[in-house]
Amino acid sequence: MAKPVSIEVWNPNGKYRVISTKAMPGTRWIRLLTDQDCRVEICTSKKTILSVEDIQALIGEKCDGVIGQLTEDWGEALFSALARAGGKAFSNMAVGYNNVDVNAANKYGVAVGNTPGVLTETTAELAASLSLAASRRIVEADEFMRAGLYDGWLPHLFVGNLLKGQTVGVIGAGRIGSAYARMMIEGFKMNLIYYDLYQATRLEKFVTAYGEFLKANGEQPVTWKRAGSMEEVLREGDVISLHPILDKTTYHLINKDRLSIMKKEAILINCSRGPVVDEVALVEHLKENPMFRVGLDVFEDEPYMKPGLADMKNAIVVPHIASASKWTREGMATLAALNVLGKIKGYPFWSNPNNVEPFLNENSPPPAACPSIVNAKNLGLTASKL
Ligand SMILES: NC(=O)c1ccc[n+]([C@@H]2O[C@H](COP(=O)([O-])OP(=O)(O)OC[C@H]3O[C@@H](n4cnc5c(N)ncnc54)[C@H](O)[C@@H]3O)[C@@H](O)[C@H]2O)c1
Ligand SMILES: O=C(O)[C@H](O)CO
Repeated sequence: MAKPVSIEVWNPNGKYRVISTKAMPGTRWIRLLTDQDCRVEICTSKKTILSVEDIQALIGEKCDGVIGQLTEDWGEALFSALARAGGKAFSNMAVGYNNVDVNAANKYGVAVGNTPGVLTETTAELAASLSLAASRRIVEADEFMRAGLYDGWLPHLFVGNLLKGQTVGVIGAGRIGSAYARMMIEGFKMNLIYYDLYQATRLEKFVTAYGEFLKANGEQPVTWKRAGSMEEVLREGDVISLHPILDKTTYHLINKDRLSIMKKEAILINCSRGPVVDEVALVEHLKENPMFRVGLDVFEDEPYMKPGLADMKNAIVVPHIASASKWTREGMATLAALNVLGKIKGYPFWSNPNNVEPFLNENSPPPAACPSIVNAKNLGLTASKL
């Protein structure tokens, strides 16, 4: 058994014991819990990634719910420990929940929450930033400047790609993929090709309407195409951004063969999950194709990078910060806390996790519902009528 983990306690006499495995931004989430008779314990350990044993120690003998992080391994061991301690709810402070074994949670009757919606625009903005940084070689140019190498304007200095009129490819056109597509289309007048298991009707309508607007104003209209296969996107896209969930259908979705059909000067962006890309194959491809560029927010073996990646000038790498805006991170903390609180209080689950705004309004009390419970149906929970 691991040593007891250090904690900070809010509302020590609260009836329900809720644990957060990390300090989270803002204070609203703490207030929402303490106002509803929760004792909140926040882990203050300096370890970035807590082990299963650390979290078992935090759960202890009695625990009503846990707010956890995407770096933690929520499987059989933790859900059985939480259920034994009387726990009813766990929420990831993330929209992605590939670190959670939902079947194990179902087995122990524990509700699993996530935080959709509040991070859509923030994450799409980072994908757009990486797209721009890669196309205009901003990181390389910044390093060059700081190294004192700039000795005057030159016609060939850091020549990159113009986005206007090129094709943006999106794989996984859900909330974030669609928001990213809109930014690139409206901002840079790119044409769209996308691949998803489902039709992105709202996105298609947006591009059609924007194309008509441009035409009416004497400009070249933008176009869209729903690809019949992922390969079609990879062949045609100039900038391709990955936004699917991580599951067995998307593991190593970008591999050696698929990289080989992409344009030699294409840009690949990944703000989804690291294992969606075979990073070893990517490093080889970057070495062999110096004009091919990538912007990566996520990595296959986080927090590590595969050997060679850090040396590649044609790669921009940032440490999983796509959702890192203040408003989003505070909102994620709020949604995660309300998922746990709602289940403890026996509230229904919110029937539209694509619209979580009512939970984020600081000036009014949140709806009496759990904002997003991914296994609500498996557990037979009731949907909110609000
Ligand atoms: N880097 C970050 O900080 C960050 C931030 C937020 C989300 N994410 C990741 O982004 C993912 C997407 O988030 P979202 O809110 O847009 O989710 P979403 O559910 O709205 O979108 C995911 C889309 O992927 C599609 N999809 C699933 N399997 C597919 C497949 N095999 N091929 C093609 N498309 C497929 C789905 O149909 C859906 O449209 C999350 O699951 C998370 O892993 C990362
Ligand atoms: O899935 C998520 O929410 C991200 O990776 C963290 O913001």
